[in-house]
Amino acid sequence: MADLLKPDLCVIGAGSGGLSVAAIAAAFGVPVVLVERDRMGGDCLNAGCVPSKALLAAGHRAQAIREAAAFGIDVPEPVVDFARVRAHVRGVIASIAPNDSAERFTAMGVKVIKAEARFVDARTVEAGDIRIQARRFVLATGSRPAVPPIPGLDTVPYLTNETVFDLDVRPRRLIIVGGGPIGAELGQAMRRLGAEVVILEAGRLLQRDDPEMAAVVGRALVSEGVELRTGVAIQRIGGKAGAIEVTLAGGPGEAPETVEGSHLLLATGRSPTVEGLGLEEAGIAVERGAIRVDGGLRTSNRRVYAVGDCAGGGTEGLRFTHAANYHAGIVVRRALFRLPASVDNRVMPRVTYTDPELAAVGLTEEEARARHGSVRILRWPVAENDRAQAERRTQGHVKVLVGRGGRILGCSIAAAGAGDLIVPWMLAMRRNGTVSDIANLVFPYPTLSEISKRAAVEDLKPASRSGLLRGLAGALRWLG
Ligand SMILES: Cc1cc2nc3c(=O)[nH]c(=O)nc-3n(C[C@H](O)[C@H](O)[C@H](O)COP(=O)(O)OP(=O)(O)OC[C@H]3O[C@@H](n4cnc5c(N)ncnc54)[C@H](O)[C@@H]3O)c2cc1C
Ligand SMILES: NC(=O)c1ccc[n+]([C@@H]2O[C@H](COP(=O)([O-])OP(=O)(O)OC[C@H]3O[C@@H](n4cnc5c(N)ncnc54)[C@H](O)[C@@H]3O)[C@@H](O)[C@H]2O)c1
Repeated sequence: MADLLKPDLCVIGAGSGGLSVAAIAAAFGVPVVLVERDRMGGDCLNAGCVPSKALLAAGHRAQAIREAAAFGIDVPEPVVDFARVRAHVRGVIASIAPNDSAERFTAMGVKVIKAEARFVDARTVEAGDIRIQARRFVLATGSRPAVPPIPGLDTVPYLTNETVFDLDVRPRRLIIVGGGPIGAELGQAMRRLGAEVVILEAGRLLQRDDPEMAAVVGRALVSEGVELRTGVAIQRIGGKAGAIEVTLAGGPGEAPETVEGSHLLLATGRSPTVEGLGLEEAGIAVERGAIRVDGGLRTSNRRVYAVGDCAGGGTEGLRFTHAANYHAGIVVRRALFRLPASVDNRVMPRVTYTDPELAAVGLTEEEARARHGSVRILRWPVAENDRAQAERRTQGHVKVLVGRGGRILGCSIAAAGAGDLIVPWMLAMRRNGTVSDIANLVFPYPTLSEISKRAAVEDLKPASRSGLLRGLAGALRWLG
């Protein structure tokens, strides 16, 4: 006979979203059961954000050594020991893992069950030999790599984010299919660590971003030797381990072309994890491959919510750890405190951690023009910033989209540390602020953050050319 648990809350999946829900609920003394079938911490800790940023950090270090001569420091080309790079990546995961561990959550009062969970009916989940009938359930089952139907793909070994961080030998030549955030970040990391890298992208690099801003990252990748092939059509994949061949369709009247590589990495998007969960038995609808949710993240079963990568409802394209954490707060407010809370993605930041980083919040130029008609655009180049010159990190610019009354509609920054530089713009937008809110702030000198102020001050330039104001200044000068 299976054990029966009757907690207030049962969370399925211990990744970013599930852990946040469980931690917040437990902090309020709510009885919580958390079910995880694999590793605590989910994708972000084990095969996503953390290892990718650790690998990028190793690549950035190698690149900094290569660029040292410009500072008057001569060093030979760095020697990369890939097994030790992997050990560094594992070490970073290991140092963060205790925060997400079953021990820590058990100490918080959460009952952690290691098993695969599935609904057996609308109000019961089975996890191993335990049955759970909770007042509310939260699905936080994440996503997995989407595998495109390319002929021949099933005949060759390929890497995904789930396996690429386990490599202990540097790929000689890495073919990456997909030029989204994963392709761009891992492409740059691998190139900086000494691999030849070719990115094959059907559309353009970082398609979800403003093309003008994505182009800054594209130029940086190309300047470092990444072969960036956009607008390609992959016909088939063949060859064998160590000698992969990707055949690209030629243009009109052109013969197909073969791209050769030692390794193949798929970075072609993510599919929400919805299989094997007994969703049908529980009356939980799936829409466009994700769990259908309303604005408050409730599924078609009123006892069940969905957060993070597995949730649909317009959250596609915003599959981030910080989005999953944000969802967690909404679900706790709704499910436990019955407060009205709903998802508002207007100020959800999007950051790609290449060098330069690309950060954005709000609308892109295309979206702003479609919604608001006339839009003012403010730009400021990083190269005009004193600190950037001192550090020799002058790539990129700020682009701000301004609507009526100076309202900030969107901001995008391509620069070193752009993910941090975007925060004041987020705060201003969250408060329905205007560009003057940024222009009137005193920024510390010399910091890169001043590029935001300089972009915002551009909005005041028309006033400095106004005949009336110039006349007034002249008259006051005359008065002594
Ligand atoms: C290479 C890469 C780099 C990334 N970098 C960033 C970044 O820099 N910044 C950022 O914000 N985001 C980044 N992301 C995205 C981020 O990792 C995800 O958005 C985030 O992990 C989503 O959290 P989640 O809780 O929805 O899912 P996950 O973290 O995937 O957790 C889901 C968990 O549910 C478990 N599970 C699934 N089904 C069941 C079941 N039936 N029973 C029990 N357990 C189950 C899984 O085992 C898993 O542990 C990156 C992703 C990748 C792949
Ligand atoms: N810094 C971050 O926050 C970060 C980093 C990595 C991943 N992520 C998350 O993970 C998600 C997945 O990242 P991703 O880069 O895999 O997905 P993505 O959907 O952003 O990009 C996938 C790319 O692959 C291309 N593609 C698909 N099939 C192809 C084919 N057959 N041939 C050539 N190109 C093809 C698409 O055109 C697209 O540009 C992101 O959307 C994001 O939510 C976030």
